[in-house]
Amino acid sequence: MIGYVLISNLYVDEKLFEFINSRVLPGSGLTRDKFWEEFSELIHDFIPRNNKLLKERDTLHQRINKWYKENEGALNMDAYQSFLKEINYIEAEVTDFTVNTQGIDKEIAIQSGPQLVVPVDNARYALNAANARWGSLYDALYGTDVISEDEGAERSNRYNPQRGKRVVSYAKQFLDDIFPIKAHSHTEVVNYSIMDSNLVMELGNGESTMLSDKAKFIGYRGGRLDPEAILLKNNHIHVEIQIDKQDKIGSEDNAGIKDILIESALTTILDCEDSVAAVDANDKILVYSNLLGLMKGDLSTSFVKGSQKVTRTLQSDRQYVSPTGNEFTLQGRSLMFIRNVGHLMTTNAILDENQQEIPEGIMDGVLTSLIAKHDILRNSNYQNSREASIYIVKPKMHGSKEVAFANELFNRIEEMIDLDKNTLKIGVMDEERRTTLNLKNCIYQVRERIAFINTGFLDRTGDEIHTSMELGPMIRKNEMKTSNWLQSYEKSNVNVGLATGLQGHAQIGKGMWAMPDLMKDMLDQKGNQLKAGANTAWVPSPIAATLHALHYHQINVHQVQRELGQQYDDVRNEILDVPVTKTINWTPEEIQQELDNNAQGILGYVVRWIDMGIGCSKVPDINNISLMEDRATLRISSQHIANWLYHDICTKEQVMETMKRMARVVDKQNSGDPEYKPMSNNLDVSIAFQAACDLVFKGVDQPNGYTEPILHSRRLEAKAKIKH
Ligand SMILES: CC(=O)SCCNC(=O)CCNC(=O)[C@H](O)C(C)(C)COP(=O)(O)OP(=O)(O)OC[C@H]1O[C@@H](n2cnc3c(N)ncnc32)[C@H](O)[C@@H]1OP(=O)(O)O
Ligand SMILES: O=CC(=O)O
Ligand SMILES: [Mg+2]
Repeated sequence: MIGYVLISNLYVDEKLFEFINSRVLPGSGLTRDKFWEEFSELIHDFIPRNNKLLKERDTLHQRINKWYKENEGALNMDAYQSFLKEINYIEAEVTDFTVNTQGIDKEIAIQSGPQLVVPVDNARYALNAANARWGSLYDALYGTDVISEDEGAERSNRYNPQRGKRVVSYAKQFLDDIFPIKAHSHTEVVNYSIMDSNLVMELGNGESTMLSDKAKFIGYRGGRLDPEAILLKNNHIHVEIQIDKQDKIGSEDNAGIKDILIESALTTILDCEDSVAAVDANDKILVYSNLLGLMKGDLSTSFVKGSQKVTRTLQSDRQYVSPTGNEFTLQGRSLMFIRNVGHLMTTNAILDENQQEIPEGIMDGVLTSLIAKHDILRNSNYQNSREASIYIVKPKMHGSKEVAFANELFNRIEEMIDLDKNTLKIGVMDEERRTTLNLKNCIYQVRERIAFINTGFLDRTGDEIHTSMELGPMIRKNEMKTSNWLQSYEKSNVNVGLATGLQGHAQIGKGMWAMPDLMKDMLDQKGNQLKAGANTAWVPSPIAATLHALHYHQINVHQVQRELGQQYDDVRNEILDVPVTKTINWTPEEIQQELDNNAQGILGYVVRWIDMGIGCSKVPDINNISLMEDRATLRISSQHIANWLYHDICTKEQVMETMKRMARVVDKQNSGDPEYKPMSNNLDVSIAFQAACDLVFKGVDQPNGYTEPILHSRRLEAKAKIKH
């Protein structure tokens, strides 16, 4: 096989082989021969089981399709549930238990805060994400729509003092709300200093005062009489007031405050899955080498921003002195998790002895664990897990057998690469219907290593549509967000998480804010995820992390979880309330609008995936609101059109006309990008356009409605075309 090395019954891409031998294995405590031999054994042992689980997904889907066909009309819930139990789609529930994960970092066990997700194939973004533990509140407010632009407060290229004033007033109101001064305001403070272990604030009227809750002052940097930083703590998370009377902003402020730093992304998910486009060994090497750089602490990237060359590396920890004079540090970086791919896809980076691709999830499991072992061995100047744990998020698992499979894979990886048992922690995405319905059983399978559950409501919506494709036409995409099944799924996830004792052991997480430019709306709405019991929730950018962190100061999640823990509602019937429309009464305009919106999103995302290899993009919808699109949102849009086509809500011709018209719209949106290749004047040869059409017209037949089989094969085709 040209381009492959034959070793221990495996054909390994020669560049991947070289990368692992020369960059990953040295310093890992493993020898080359033993590694390849045992990796091969592991792969061969796990492939048949992986395949069997995938087959079971298909069998269940066929049986559900058949049942829907035989039971037309309104769903009889009792009959439906009995059937789902009979085929073991709804599993017999395990008896009550609580999880016992040990060696969990405090960002998970004690603190609550935002979780940032980042495509790890982009080193500039990945480093930025790792460093997003601390973010400037002034920058986050100034640069976003949280501060309105009326009355001369517009965002412009030059600093707008009017806008700056609003930023400062917003930020000081936050200080007053969370760190109040009795009967006074931080706006009145002209000097902060430390006296007798207390933070003393001198006011403009000459009086001196202290925080209402003195214990919230926990440290400083600089002199006691002229500190450069004041460290405050609330709900286990931190805020740093930065003082510099010479600074451009500080010199304008009564107390010399130049910024307020917010402890922001407590955790970050380095994503190897739905936000990256990794289809071959070269792509996987980029993913793995960025991960390695983050785990060994030597990742660095240079780029030009504005007119300046910037070199980005990992941030150091932050130094402080306690009120009583003891030095201490706080973690300067986000605690990093790694999201592996799921059980579905195979990779051509490694082939078995029959030259068949091996499951990508198995390769990810072994190689990302091996890479993260460098952190456990402290081969980095920057420690990630102080508890010597490796956090792996496992997406798109269906039901408890698939979770048990992941658990056994993790056991075997630990043995193989010499890690203590349960070093590998698992984050279980609750994003497939079979996992939602059997979440307790799923958690049971990983009760010694679970570090999070998370409602990936985007994938979950795609699965909802695909699973019940036969039943009828789905409600409109935007209505899904408020539908019964989705609300109940969110509720049930928290119920089960609390009942199985995740508090103090694992996060109960909620999903992504997918409108990266609408930060005011995020501030207004995303606190509701905490009120619903989550102690972390996903954000798309560092700025969103800083703003979302404010919610964790306003809402005491521990208390919310304690209160919710007393209640347990059985919402299974509601979860099974499939979102098919009760009556078809959409106007032709509404149908066209739905198609336009979905088609625009699909094409806007897919064209960058296929032609440029970009796995996560900001794409405008038909109302010109930029949306974060990744493979999960693509799964929804493509399954939605496929469902409407299947049920004759629209015709094939209408969808094709829509796709062609939207291709022109997307081309226009990208016309400023010199790298962009227009689709509309080349529809017959545009691989991106073909991929988008396949996703829709072949959507009914895609396994669980997933987009990766078509995306991968079309991207490989596009890459081959570029090469020749
Ligand atoms: C359903 C699911 O699975 S959700 C999980 C998958 N989704 C994700 O991971 C979303 C991650 N987010 C992103 O990829 C990006 O934010 C996008 C694609 C949505 C928008 O990207 P852009 O259009 O480039 O954003 P924008 O121009 O507003 O901001 C760019 C700046 O923000 C930073 N940034 C944006 N997103 C991130 C991020 N997730 N992590 C770190 N930095 C980020 C960039 O580094 C850049 O700053 P720099 O110039 O200092 O390097
Ligand atoms: O992975 C997240 C999702 O919503 O899907
Ligand atoms: Mg997902």
